[in-house]
Amino acid sequence: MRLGGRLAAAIEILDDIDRRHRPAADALKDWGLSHRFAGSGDRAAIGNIVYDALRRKRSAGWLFDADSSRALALGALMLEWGMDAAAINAALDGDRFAPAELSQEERSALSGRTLDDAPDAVRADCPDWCVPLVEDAFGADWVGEIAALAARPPLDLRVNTLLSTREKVLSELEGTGATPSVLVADGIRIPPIAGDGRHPNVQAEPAFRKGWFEVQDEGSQIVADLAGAAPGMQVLDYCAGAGGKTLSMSAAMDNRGQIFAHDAEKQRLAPIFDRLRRAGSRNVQTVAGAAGLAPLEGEMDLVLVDAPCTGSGTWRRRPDAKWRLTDRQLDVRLREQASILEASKSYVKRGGRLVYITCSIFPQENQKQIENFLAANPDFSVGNHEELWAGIAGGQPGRARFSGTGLALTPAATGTDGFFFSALTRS
Ligand SMILES: C[S@@+](CC[C@H](N)C(=O)[O-])C[C@H]1O[C@@H](n2cnc3c(N)ncnc32)[C@H](O)[C@@H]1O
Repeated sequence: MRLGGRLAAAIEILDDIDRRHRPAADALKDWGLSHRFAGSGDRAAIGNIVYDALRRKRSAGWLFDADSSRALALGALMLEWGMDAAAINAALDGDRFAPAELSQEERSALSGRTLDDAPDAVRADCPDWCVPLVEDAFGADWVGEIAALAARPPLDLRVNTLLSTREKVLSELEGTGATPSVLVADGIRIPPIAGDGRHPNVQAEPAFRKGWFEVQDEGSQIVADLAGAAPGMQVLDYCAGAGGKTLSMSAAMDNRGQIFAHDAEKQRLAPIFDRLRRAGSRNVQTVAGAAGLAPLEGEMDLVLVDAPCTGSGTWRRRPDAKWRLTDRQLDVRLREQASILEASKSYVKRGGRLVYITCSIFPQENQKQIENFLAANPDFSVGNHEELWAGIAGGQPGRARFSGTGLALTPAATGTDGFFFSALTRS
């Protein structure tokens, strides 16, 4: 397919996402199933246009003074692919599968507008209702911080030190652009792709099948490291889900001690069994329901709460979620988080740690949850996050944003997804 056909497909998929309020990944998958002739390069390029259009939705809409799928897809080419109107029209010319070339009307809209004149929320590609929340989070830096959440993300890997080393994995991935991560000792980064490129399919690599590495955002690796799981500890991963943090901690514990992986929704744990086997993790057992948890009461050195959240820190990877999120959903998450913190605290032994993590940038889900928890639980106190940070990333470029109750990672500050981390000690 030429660019025109890819652009037409991207517009069709954006229409589908908009009309049916469905996740981008589902719409792309369905399109692929009904267009089997499209090769993997075409699918990757179409996916890039769709995701770029969703990341830069407000900027593209501003440039074209329209919010149609066509405007968003064309805007993506201009904002992220470095094409101007003339280059787009030249690429569409003579392609019978292409959408219409840019009209005179579209060209005059473009010539009269630049992003420099756009309102802050447009330049940041931020939903209006989130502006007060992100102003609260980042103060005067909010536009830059939220704009960084609209950029293409890198592909991050975590080397599984139970089975391999960073040097060995880097050598297996030679030619993919993989380099050592800056902020974590066992991380590898493949930079963001440009234009119609695509990241290598690392999960097809023999090294992946041998369990030498996992795909995990560097921010997620950092917060798992900061949790401080160490060999011999008793650890409860209270919201273990598919086990991303469980696997990190199992490697940090060198398979010694015990991790109890729990999730309120048992089926969420399903992928963990294969992942543990592949990774050679032998110190993890899953626990379900109150009966499984009861013996752990007051016994844990570390309870990790990787809480369900709005996911606003992952908007680079899931830009469609940004536009679907509502203040009602935020309220539901806030209630869940408060009740999970309350429910999980009793498993922490005296002197043990309760670690609270979200992949959200909103203070309500982060600092404010911890402030409320501390006010109601005077037997818990906040750890020294500057010291924890120095222990894993001291002296490295890219600095976390510290608050009285924890630290935050963001694309602008640390080059990672957005995360909040807070460690509390039980006296
Ligand atoms: C952010 S995800 C966990 C991601 C996982 N820790 C990882 O690193 O791959 C949050 C998880 O919390 C679970 N959850 C939601 N409510 C819960 C509750 N009341 N108690 C325990 N887990 C809960 C969800 O099912 C979901 O799997």
